[in-house]
Amino acid sequence: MIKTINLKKIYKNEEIEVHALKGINLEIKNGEMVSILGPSGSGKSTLLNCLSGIDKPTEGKVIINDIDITTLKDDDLTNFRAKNMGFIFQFFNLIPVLNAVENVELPLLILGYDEKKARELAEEMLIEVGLKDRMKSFPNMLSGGEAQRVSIARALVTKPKIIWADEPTGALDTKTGMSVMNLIRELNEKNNQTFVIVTHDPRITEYTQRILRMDSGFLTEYENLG
Ligand SMILES: Nc1ncnc2c1ncn2[C@@H]1O[C@H](COP(=O)(O)OP(=O)(O)OP(=O)(O)O)[C@@H](O)[C@H]1O
Repeated sequence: MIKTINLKKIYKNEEIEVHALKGINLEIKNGEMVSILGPSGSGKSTLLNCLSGIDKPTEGKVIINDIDITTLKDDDLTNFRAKNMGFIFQFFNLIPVLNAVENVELPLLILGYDEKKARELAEEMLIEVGLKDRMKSFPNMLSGGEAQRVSIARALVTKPKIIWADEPTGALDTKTGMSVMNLIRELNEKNNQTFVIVTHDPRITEYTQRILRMDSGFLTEYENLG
């Protein structure tokens, strides 16, 4: 379970204060696939960054499976994230000098898996996302849809409980974007992992079980858990 209590984020610089999150209370069940929808500047990325521990909220709690991650020390938080979370980004964030299988095995090597096991799991994961024939391709040789599949494989290879995705189809054409969303939904149904997807595109929400709608730092639409 992911839960926030009165989550607030204020960005301050010399001249202005931006109240990006104005007291967010939400719950997301394990295994759920939800979208966070809202216009540009409404606070979606800020919310995702606070939920995933990339950024610290100014006030409030983020509780993930009974742990308030806002109280963890940096090292413990890094560890917690590596073990429990995967990330999918709009522009894939693949490492250009590594080929597909090397990109996917990297998180496993960081977690201390031996090289043979890491390679085996990375290959299995690339097969699962339909890229059996692209194992040795470098990112600049891949289409946008293929690159996003590699980044999905990289996010999922450690079997994290939660996968955060920030505009995962934002850099893809409509057809490729929909096929990436179909893949994400398939993986969600198969592995019972939680997916939280930030988007400004209402079509993406059709793939998710629940919509959390943001506007001006508030959660304006929030269907309660059944
Ligand atoms: N590092 C920062 N410093 C100051 N203000 C920021 C910072 N990051 C975001 N903001 C402001 O906080 C508000 C929320 O931004 P955020 O990026 O969370 O919105 P968003 O809904 O994800 O937008 P988009 O869809 O355009 O990515 C905006 O007004 C933005 O200008």
